[in-house]
Amino acid sequence: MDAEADGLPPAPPQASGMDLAARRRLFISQPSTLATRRQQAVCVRRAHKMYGGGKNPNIVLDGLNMTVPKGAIYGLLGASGCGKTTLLSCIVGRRRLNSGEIWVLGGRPGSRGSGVPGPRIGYMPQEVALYGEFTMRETLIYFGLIAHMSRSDIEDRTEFLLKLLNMPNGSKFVKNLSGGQQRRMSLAVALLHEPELLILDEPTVGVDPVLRQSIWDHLVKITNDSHTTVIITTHYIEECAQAHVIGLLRGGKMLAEESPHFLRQQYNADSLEDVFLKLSVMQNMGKRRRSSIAQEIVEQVTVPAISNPALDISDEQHAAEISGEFGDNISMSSAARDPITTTAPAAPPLPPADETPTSFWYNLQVMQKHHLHALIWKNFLWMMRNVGIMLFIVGLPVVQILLFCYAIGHDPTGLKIAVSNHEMSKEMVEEQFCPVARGCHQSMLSCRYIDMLVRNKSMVVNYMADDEAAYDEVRRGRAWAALVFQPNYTSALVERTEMGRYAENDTIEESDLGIRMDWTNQQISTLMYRDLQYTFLDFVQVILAECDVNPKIGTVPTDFKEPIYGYRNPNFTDFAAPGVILTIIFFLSVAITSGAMLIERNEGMLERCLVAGITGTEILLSQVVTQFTVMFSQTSFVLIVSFYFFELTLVGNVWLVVALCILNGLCGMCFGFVISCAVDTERTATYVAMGSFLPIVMLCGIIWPIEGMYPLLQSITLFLPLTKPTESLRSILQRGWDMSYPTVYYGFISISAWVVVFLVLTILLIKFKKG
Ligand SMILES: Nc1ncnc2c1ncn2[C@@H]1O[C@H](COP(=O)(O)OP(=O)(O)OP(=O)(O)O)[C@@H](O)[C@H]1O
Repeated sequence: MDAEADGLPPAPPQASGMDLAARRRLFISQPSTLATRRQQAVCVRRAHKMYGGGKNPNIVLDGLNMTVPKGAIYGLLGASGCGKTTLLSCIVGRRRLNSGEIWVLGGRPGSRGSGVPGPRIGYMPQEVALYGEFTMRETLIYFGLIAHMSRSDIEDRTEFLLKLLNMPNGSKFVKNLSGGQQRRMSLAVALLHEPELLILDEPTVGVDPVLRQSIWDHLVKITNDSHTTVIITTHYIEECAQAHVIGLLRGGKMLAEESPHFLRQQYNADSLEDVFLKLSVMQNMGKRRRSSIAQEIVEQVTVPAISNPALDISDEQHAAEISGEFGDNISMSSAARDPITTTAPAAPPLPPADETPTSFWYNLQVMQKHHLHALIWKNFLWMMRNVGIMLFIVGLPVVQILLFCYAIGHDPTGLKIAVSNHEMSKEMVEEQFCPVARGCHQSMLSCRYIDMLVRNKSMVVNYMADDEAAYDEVRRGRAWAALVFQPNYTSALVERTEMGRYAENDTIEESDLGIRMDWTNQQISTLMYRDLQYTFLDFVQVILAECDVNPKIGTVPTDFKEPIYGYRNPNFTDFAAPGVILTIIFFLSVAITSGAMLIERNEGMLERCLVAGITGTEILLSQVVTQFTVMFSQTSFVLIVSFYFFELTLVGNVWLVVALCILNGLCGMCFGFVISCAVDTERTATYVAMGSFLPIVMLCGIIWPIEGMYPLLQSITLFLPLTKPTESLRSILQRGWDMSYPTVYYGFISISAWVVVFLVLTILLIKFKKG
């Protein structure tokens, strides 16, 4: 026996084997429903939103429906933490629902051409979200420019709003305003451009009752006069009595969405607090089951009249939906005040919202001139207001390069040696006097050699009574080396030179200068070793020359001719300078940009600007423009100090040096953007910047040649941002190479690639980072 014959309803489509595509078509919203949704100022359907995931998700919105008719004041009420701010940020397009549908002013938030986020909305977030360093007027100018208002309009509105909100003189700095005044200032920003939809998150906190009333009067006036729609959240439930509609939000659902007057009547309550209490108790007891509620509503509910004529829609086709928690199947004409139950089957889950365009090129196309103008104006104003910080930022690299040039790479001087010279008499040792004979004299040659050490290498000599005393000086850390000359050192040395291969072994032994050193300090001991050797060669050559013998006899038989590149006596400063210059520019750029973006984010300004229609790409570009000027000044100062004042080696083209340094600064800026977008606090940003500093300095061949690194590191280091540019800069500075050399252009290619990588990462983070 079949179901119909049995008087049973027909089998559901699933049961009849309907294919998936056909079933899905059922879920597509019908045009008439869509049209009515789009007529509302805001329409939210089956909104689900949760934070976190896994086993313990925090479900904030749980199938919530909300309808805000155009021209109404909608009071959104709910306990702290119930999800009001989350709902508002989904409405303004700053957060996305996990599922469900939102229509704002006829479009989907964030979709092309919807104007949301954008100037159609005025948003006052819960936090103050204003720049403390700006005056009230400057704040309003900034947001007026973002909204593309003319200067005269901005001025007129500024006068009006300051008066309306009873604010002090507009030239006062925001940071000097009281907490309540700052919130009023924040409200003024939202009201400034007379948006179609005002979203105010607790605008009356900290405002005295008289002013609170005048704010409400103004809201009522703008909804009447210009059909502005207002959504307002507040903790003062009773002040919502003045709203046209209130929505009571609890447990992720709307408990009710009606006029305050109707709610009080319906629940036989003296106050809205009572209504909320009753509804909450009922929700807790689970009495309000969906079916019974629907029944109850169909029987009893009549939609209250909304005083605003804009809401008075008499035509069925334009009927406003006031849905409460009941979805689309219950729709009421506010004019007829009769409930109309649609005959459509229970609405299925809604299809996913339209994808919003997120590509880089889309963002570039939609960049607006007036946004960039406002942002760049604001960035420079911020710099002017923080002159101390800016001077510090620009001056810091100069100090750093000065420190480098003065502190690094110079040969140590005043190194102490202890000498036990058996050619000297006891008196000579006591008087610390070693007689030096000049010319072709072969007497007391030990004194002559030591004299050269003192004069040419600035060594400090201490003559000791015997060998052990000299060694003891080294053991006690009072000298770096102990030198021992045998009693007949001079004659043995002369004999060794003259006899050559026929010299006796004893003669050779006696002519040796015995040296014991403290080798613990690699730099000092290497330099001392070098100086003792080189000075000896010089000493022999001088004597040979004075005795009319070819000085070459006294040298090692190698002939170091004129260098192809560099100088005979290379110094560490020239080796380290390219890397150090690039590191200073890179990391200061990281610091300034990560700081600038984080200030913006942490003061809540970023959120506010994004809701005003500014895109992440515009913010990024404006920061690139402003921070570039800072970085350019830093780079210029560093180069001037290094090459003009300290005359570090610069053989190649100076413009190549400038170009590479600026590209490197740009790369640092972009890395700073990545950090500021990836982390949430300045402290974490500092850790990341510091954490990346040392590896880059150690691995990029700045302080030690890459050829000396562990083989695996050698391959890794090639992919780091400063490795190739350092090699490139070194070759330009010291070899004078140009762009025809691969070493040079690899540096440019590498740094440019990093700029692109960091920029793309930043844009992706701005676009997709949660929260
Ligand atoms: N970014 C976030 N990540 C994780 N959880 C969040 C986030 N933002 C909000 N929440 C959580 O979502 C819930 C709702 O927060 P929301 O700020 O929307 O509440 P609210 O009703 O505006 O509260 P209040 O009136 O105190 O401002 C809270 O439990 C909160 O802890």
